[in-house]
Amino acid sequence: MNIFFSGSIRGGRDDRDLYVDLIEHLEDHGTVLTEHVGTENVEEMEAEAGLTDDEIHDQDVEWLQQADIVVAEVTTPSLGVGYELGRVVAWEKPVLCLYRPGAAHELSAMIRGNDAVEVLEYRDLETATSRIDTFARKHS
Ligand SMILES: O=c1[nH]c(=O)n([C@H]2C[C@H](O)[C@@H](COP(=O)(O)O)O2)cc1CO
Repeated sequence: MNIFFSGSIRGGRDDRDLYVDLIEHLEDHGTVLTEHVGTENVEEMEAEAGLTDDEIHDQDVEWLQQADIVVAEVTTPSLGVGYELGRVVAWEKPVLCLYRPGAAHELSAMIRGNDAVEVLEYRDLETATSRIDTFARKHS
């Protein structure tokens, strides 16, 4: 199963360590196409590889098209994550969004109010990984 993990990059990297834990867990269920979302200095690495914003966008959309499921950590708001979610919802792919209540930003109504998106509000990693297991099994 191909899994697209979505998390903030230019929106802010405060949750990067958590992304690493979630990606590691998702790897038990299939191939994570976007491991780089957890990589420290991801933007420097992309720049060193000579990737332009156009190439980053096109590669990302290609991975989204290949994905069987999408899991997004949405606590740190990100334009890119919102864009990715809008596109996959239009393609009717299964989407799980993970949000930690009490964060600096309230979750957008465009996510919480979207019937095509499963939203888990969670406080600890165990709760998130357990829901990922249920979600991945349901769509495998
Ligand atoms: O360098 C990048 N590489 C990349 O893969 N992305 C994708 C993956 C993430 O799920 C999402 C993050 O968007 P943003 O950078 O607007 O926070 O966009 C985004 C960027 C930078 O915008």
